[in-house]
Amino acid sequence: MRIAVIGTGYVGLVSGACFSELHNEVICVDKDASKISVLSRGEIPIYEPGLQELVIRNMEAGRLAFTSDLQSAVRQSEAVILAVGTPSLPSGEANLEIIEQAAREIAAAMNGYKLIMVKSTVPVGTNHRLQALVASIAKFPFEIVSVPEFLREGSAVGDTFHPDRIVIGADRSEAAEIAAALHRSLTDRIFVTDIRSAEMIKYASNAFLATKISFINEIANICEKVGADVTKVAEGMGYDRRIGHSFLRAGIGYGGSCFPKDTQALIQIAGNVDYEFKLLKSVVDVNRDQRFSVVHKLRRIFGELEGRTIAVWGLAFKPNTDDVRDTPALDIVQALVGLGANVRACDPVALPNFRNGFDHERIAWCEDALEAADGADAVCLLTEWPAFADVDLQQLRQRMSRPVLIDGRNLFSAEQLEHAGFIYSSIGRPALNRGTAEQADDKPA
Ligand SMILES: NC(=O)C1=CN([C@@H]2O[C@H](COP(=O)(O)OP(=O)(O)OC[C@H]3O[C@@H](n4cnc5c(N)ncnc54)[C@H](O)[C@@H]3O)[C@@H](O)[C@H]2O)C=CC1
Ligand SMILES: O=C(O)[C@H]1O[C@H](OP(=O)(O)OP(=O)(O)OC[C@H]2O[C@@H](n3ccc(=O)[nH]c3=O)[C@H](O)[C@@H]2O)[C@H](O)[C@@H](O)[C@@H]1O
Repeated sequence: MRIAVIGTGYVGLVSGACFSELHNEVICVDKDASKISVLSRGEIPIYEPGLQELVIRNMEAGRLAFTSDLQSAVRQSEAVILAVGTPSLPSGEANLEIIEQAAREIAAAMNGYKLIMVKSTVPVGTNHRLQALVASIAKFPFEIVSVPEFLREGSAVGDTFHPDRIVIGADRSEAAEIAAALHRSLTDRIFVTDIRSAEMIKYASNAFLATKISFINEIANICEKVGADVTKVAEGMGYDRRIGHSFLRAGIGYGGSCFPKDTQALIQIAGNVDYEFKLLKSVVDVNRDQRFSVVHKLRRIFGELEGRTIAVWGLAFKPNTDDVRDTPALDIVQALVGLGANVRACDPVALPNFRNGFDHERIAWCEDALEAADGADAVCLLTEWPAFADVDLQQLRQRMSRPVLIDGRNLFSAEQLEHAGFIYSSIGRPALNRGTAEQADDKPA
């Protein structure tokens, strides 16, 4: 099939590469000409493991191309995948201007029947509104199906080739069948439903996963007070197949371009029909508070943070990505700077993106974990990059002023750190030695 993919963010780029690998002819379109010139050289503007090899292989095979000419891409294609952004408005509601504009451009470009597959995450009812919008412009028949995307950043390629399920929302079974045929070699689990239910499945899935995270974070906070270990609690819970192990890692909460945006949008979707989504509002509140747990732990040890030097390990919202959209690290670094601390920050790939969004004279940008730890009173680990787990603890201790490590992602074990002479605090796990200001000051490295 000949496919035009509109938008080369994570979803557009990974879908385009995947469908070309499945021997379709794909043209990816972006209105950002600089992105297109980077992509046309076989370079990838985002850090996503495995994506560059996939893109280059399919470009070389002549199945994948990039352009900023939407009209010609749509004209050459039978199907169009819409994968542009749907960011939040200040109210939390999804901003649909970008997708509506893209739909208008597709409608104006049409030269015959097109199947439009919408992968962007859109509020319930949006696909029907897009249908009316395209119909008001297009001179040719078309159909819109909702095909929500469930990939995760950092494992986007694997998730796309091995999806848990494909959801297709369609008004007509013939349109659903064309979309299903395109995905059939990826999985047998293709769930076809109506458009509104498909739109809701996407929001409900993200909201449910966010709920699991806030739930386990609250359990972690209670574990700290009652002397239980949340990693053991989550493991023990997860053996119940009705609960499962996934998304029960306690930490500093969720971030990224989707959970924060989509939970807010679902609260608004409910609010628009006079329903107060109380549970999800609490999930969001818990997540906001959880980000500051590492700051509270530092203050419990040091009291005031003014003049203290804090190393921050990890700026991306999760490992294996350079995405810093709504990363917990931003709130935490801003809080530390606001409290008068000097910050020494590092991240294996996300530092330039983070620094573009926030800089301050009291932040030193460092090459790696040990450089960030130089002369620090404490290390705060915010992203569980595997490289951080491999740091030599004796070298680390020697380079720090005080051997304090606050582990916001439970990457290390208390035994390991305390054996190496650290005052160690993690999320929801008992510390053998909680540490106080005096101990930290008495215990220079
Ligand atoms: N990032 C992720 O991991 C996932 C995102 N989603 C959803 O997918 C959608 C896209 O998200 P991302 O891939 O992160 O996108 P993004 O926001 O990073 O990129 C979208 C791209 O679309 C381009 N664009 C906008 N209007 C255009 C137009 N009229 N013509 C051509 N190009 C245009 C922009 O220049 C931009 O490069 C959102 O609705 C998001 O919620 C869903 C699942 C996973
Ligand atoms: O709609 C989207 O964009 C995507 O949002 C998430 O994917 P993503 O945000 O890329 O990454 P996740 O692995 O879900 O992690 C999200 C956040 O939750 C945090 N998290 C995750 C799992 C966990 O147990 N604990 C936890 O704190 C991560 O650190 C990260 O900050 C969903 O997992 C995808 O299915 C969905 O397609």
